[in-house]
Amino acid sequence: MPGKITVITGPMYSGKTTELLSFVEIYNIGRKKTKVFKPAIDNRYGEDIVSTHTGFKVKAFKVDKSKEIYKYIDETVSAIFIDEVQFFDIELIDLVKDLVFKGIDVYCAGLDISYLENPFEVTAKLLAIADEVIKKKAVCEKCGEHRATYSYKIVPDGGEIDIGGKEKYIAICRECLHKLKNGR
Ligand SMILES: Nc1ncnc2c1ncn2[C@@H]1O[C@H](COP(=O)(O)OP(=O)(O)O)[C@@H](O)[C@H]1O
Ligand SMILES: Cc1cn([C@H]2C[C@H](O)[C@@H](COP(=O)(O)O)O2)c(=O)[nH]c1=O
Ligand SMILES: [Zn+2]
Repeated sequence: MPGKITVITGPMYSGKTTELLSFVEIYNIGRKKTKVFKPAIDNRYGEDIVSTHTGFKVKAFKVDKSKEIYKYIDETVSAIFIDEVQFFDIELIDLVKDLVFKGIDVYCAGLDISYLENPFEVTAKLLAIADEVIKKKAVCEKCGEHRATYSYKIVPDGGEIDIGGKEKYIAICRECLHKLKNGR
């Protein structure tokens, strides 16, 4: 039987990694074999760890290229979990399709858009083929409402790909973003 593709998306701090790791726990409780992956570019929390902003951590395999994921997969693996998919190369799409066809459930978490409001291509393509999409919201750091769908950069531009956390980005709602952009 084929597996399923679940994509968890939204702005920074919306709980994407928390939700991803809660699915890992569900499989682990069921004694199903899981593997967690992250892109090598994300060096925030150490080499072989995926961590939430609250500090909950699990062991993960750090990969430079999507295809490296194959090295860690065998017929005993029930599900794989990939964090920060926006940083992967486009070949991740074919890999995900292939693994699902082989009966593995694939869970992906990642940003939908950059702070420049450009969609991240890999996330967009995964969303298009997903069986289930979970769109998360964060608390807007301007108005305090739980409706933030954007990540806003609060430091001078370090490029569209720029690893960081609260020192660089806040979560913001559409209305507050509009006000900020219009100097209000
Ligand atoms: N603006 C915010 N809105 C919601 N949660 C926030 C915010 N800032 C910090 N947090 C914390 O971040 C946690 C979510 O972290 P995480 O799952 O790593 O999010 P993501 O992977 O989407 O960046 C929340 O449980 C909360 O404790
Ligand atoms: C908006 C935005 C974010 N990034 C970086 C910053 C962080 O390292 C990750 C997102 O992490 P999270 O788990 O979703 O909090 O992405 C970036 O490089 N470019 C951006 O536009
Ligand atoms: Zn707001």
